[in-house]
Amino acid sequence: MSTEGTELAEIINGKAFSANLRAQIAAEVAGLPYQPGLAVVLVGDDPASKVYVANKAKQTVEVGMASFEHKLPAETTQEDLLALVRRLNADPKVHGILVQLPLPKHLNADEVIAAISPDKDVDGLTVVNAGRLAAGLPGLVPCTPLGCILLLEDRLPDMTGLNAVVVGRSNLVGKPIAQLLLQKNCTVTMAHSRTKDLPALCRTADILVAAVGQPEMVKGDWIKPGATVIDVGINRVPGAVEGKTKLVGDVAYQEAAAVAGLITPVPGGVGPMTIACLLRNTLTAAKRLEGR
Ligand SMILES: NC(=O)C1=CN([C@@H]2O[C@H](COP(=O)(O)OP(=O)(O)OC[C@H]3O[C@@H](n4cnc5c(N)ncnc54)[C@H](OP(=O)(O)O)[C@@H]3O)[C@@H](O)[C@H]2O)C=CC1
Ligand SMILES: Nc1nc(=O)c2c([nH]1)NC[C@@H]1CN(c3ccc(C(=O)N[C@@H](CCC(=O)O)C(=O)O)cc3)C=[N+]21
Repeated sequence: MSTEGTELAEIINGKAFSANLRAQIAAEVAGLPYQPGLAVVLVGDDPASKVYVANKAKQTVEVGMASFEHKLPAETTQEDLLALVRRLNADPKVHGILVQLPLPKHLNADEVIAAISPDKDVDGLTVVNAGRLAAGLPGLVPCTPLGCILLLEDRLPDMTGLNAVVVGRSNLVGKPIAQLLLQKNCTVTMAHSRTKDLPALCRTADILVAAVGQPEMVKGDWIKPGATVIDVGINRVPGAVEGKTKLVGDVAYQEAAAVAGLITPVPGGVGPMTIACLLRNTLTAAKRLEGR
């Protein structure tokens, strides 16, 4: 039980929102004269990655798309991985390519990402798609940031002039979220591990996005009363029962929910949106590739 008082915040239900989004995608896929295909590449046997890849494959098939899973051994060489990416680039049945990160240490992820055709880059990680996003041009936007902005748009249809603080500056999450919030006319501040007085900065945020990978780092007294809190973190920590783990975000949820106006839970918040947006990006890529 929480000792932090009553939960005041309204919960943003990413699970329900993503189910709705997937239903819309399935309806659109059913009307296409071709079947969109998503290829997911997993190198090594990290148990957490395996679960994500299995979930992705299941949901891909559920919306009527083709799922191609490529599981490679941990000792795969850079050359073999690059050769697979090039094969997928050339395969007309494949409209989206996702290489699960992180890769084993002996592999060069930057070089692998650079080999993905920007037209099939459903993670939005290539320099071309990152550049399009920064320039405000149409392209493929990283799935987690896209999921966050869809949840925000639904609750805050006009974000003009709101102060947004994004904690975390990775290419996959923090940077693209900041770009999208800027497009929504927020005043955006990006924070990271070198930021001075992070709690005080966070207290200025009308919209606070936590994408740091530190379990429950953002405390209740870092949050402006009534603010909207988006918790991107997925951290596995020891659970109440010995030997079992549980999932927590980057925000101390109970404390934060007593202060915030709107908040995403973990699990059931941003996570399910990521997969739904991966399918949405695959549909977007397929329509562009087939429309030529
Ligand atoms: N829900 C979902 O679908 C997804 C969730 N995630 C989760 O989101 C989180 C972030 O992922 P990702 O961006 O890939 O992680 P990275 O490790 O790539 O980046 C973490 C960022 O957080 C910053 N940071 C780390 N510690 C602190 C600190 N103590 N104070 C302030 N800033 C800090 C780092 O700063 P610096 O740059 O200075 O080092 C860095 O910019 C993780 O928990 C990950 O599991 C990721 C992808 C999808
Ligand atoms: N190239 C690449 N792109 C990614 O987008 C990418 C990646 N690599 N590597 C790993 C991270 C992590 N990630 C998640 C996806 C879904 C959930 C998700 O569905 N979460 C559920 C619960 C999951 C559970 O219970 O384990 C939830 O939050 O409710 C979480 C995390 C994508 N990532």
